[in-house]
Amino acid sequence: MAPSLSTIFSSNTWNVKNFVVNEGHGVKGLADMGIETLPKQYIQPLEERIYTSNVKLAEELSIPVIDMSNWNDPNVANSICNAAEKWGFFQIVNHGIPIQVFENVKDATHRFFALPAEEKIKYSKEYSSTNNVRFGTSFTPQAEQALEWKDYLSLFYVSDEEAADFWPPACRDEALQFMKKANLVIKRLMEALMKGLNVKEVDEAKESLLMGSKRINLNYYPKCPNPELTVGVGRHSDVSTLTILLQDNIGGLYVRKLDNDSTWLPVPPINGALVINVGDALQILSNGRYKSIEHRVIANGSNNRVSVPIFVNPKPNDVIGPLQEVLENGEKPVYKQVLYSDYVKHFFRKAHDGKDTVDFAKI
Ligand SMILES: COc1cc(/C=C/C(=O)SCCNC(=O)CCNC(=O)[C@H](O)C(C)(C)COP(=O)(O)OP(=O)(O)OC[C@H]2O[C@@H](n3cnc4c(N)ncnc43)[C@H](O)[C@@H]2OP(=O)(O)O)ccc1O
Ligand SMILES: O=C(O)CCC(=O)C(=O)O
Ligand SMILES: [Fe+2]
Repeated sequence: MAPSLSTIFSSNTWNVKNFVVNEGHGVKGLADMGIETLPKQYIQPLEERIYTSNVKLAEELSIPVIDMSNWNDPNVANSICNAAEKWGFFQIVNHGIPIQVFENVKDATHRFFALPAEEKIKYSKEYSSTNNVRFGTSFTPQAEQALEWKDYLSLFYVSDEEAADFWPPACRDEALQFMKKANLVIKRLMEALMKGLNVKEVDEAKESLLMGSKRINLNYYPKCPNPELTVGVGRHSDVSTLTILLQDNIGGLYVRKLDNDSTWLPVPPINGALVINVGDALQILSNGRYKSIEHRVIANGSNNRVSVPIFVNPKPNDVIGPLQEVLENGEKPVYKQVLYSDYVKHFFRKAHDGKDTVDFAKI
């Protein structure tokens, strides 16, 4: 049970990190207690906050929005490749996934995080009966100087049977439904992106390399006291090939502008849209042609926010490096061959540190 505010503030020994991380209350537990001041463990160094003098927020600009209704029109594929090269991020509309699927998975996210701590902690790294289901908070609390204002549930898809046995009933069906409905969109996006790399056919082997494993995260960002002092998610790029992100209507995701290091663009919520971004694995496979761009999420002082990314990945045992088709024209490889699970482990063992993860694969 959460201690009362008066108990906490009269005690010098209360350990915030223990309450949030080890006891499974998460930041939602802190927010639910009605704290009015951000605990010091969440105060980010000035350079990591978005409201500082070295960051320009270009609220008037944004990433491309691509209409997928005329899928067979070559202009659609061109727009996708162009966005992946020049922005690394874009939104898609008229993609064919019913809006009810989005509403269901957002509701399910709220339902899971509304569970008491003693229920949610059953899915934490310490107590979960499988490595494929993980409830957690922040990103890597054991490695971070300052924590991030976010709780998450991460679900690695193995099979429907495995999901039925291990995924939390509060959100299992809705998360699976979103993943399944997204599959066709993911395939279409990959086909377009591969054409742009001179890969004529996405055969079984390519399909497995590009989308052989999938992970869905349910992210919960509670309303935060002093949001300007912390972050929801710190600067990072995803380690996926592609990420398909559903966000609610609150906003707060910012993306670094490719040609201007200090400028960050908002990703405004569009009803029914999905946000698509290139991850490090696709940057490596495309030898740097498609860009995995740094992004971050601000904390919000007025509202709770949820988002649901599907990370599309190679299989853990795949070796990734620049595709042969990309190097056929004599282009020099920029990245070496790396075991994908080594790459992901490297990402998960340190705090968010912007684009530095991809240096792991640089020649
Ligand atoms: C959470 O906040 C986030 C998350 C993200 C995620 C962005 C992505 O792009 S996720 C896509 C990741 N790719 C895959 O899942 C691909 C396939 N999976 C694998 O290769 C492996 O399953 C593995 C992820 C490497 C885990 O391998 P395993 O052999 O089981 O190794 P472990 O010892 O269990 O884990 C290694 C290390 O990573 C930590 N970790 C593992 N999974 C997660 C997870 N889902 N969330 C957080 N951390 C995870 C684990 O704790 C281990 O660390 P230790 O210090 O304990 O050794 C983007 C932004 C965010 O804010
Ligand atoms: O919540 C968001 O909008 C983005 C989250 C994100 O970047 C991630 O989970 O990798
Ligand atoms: Fe991300």
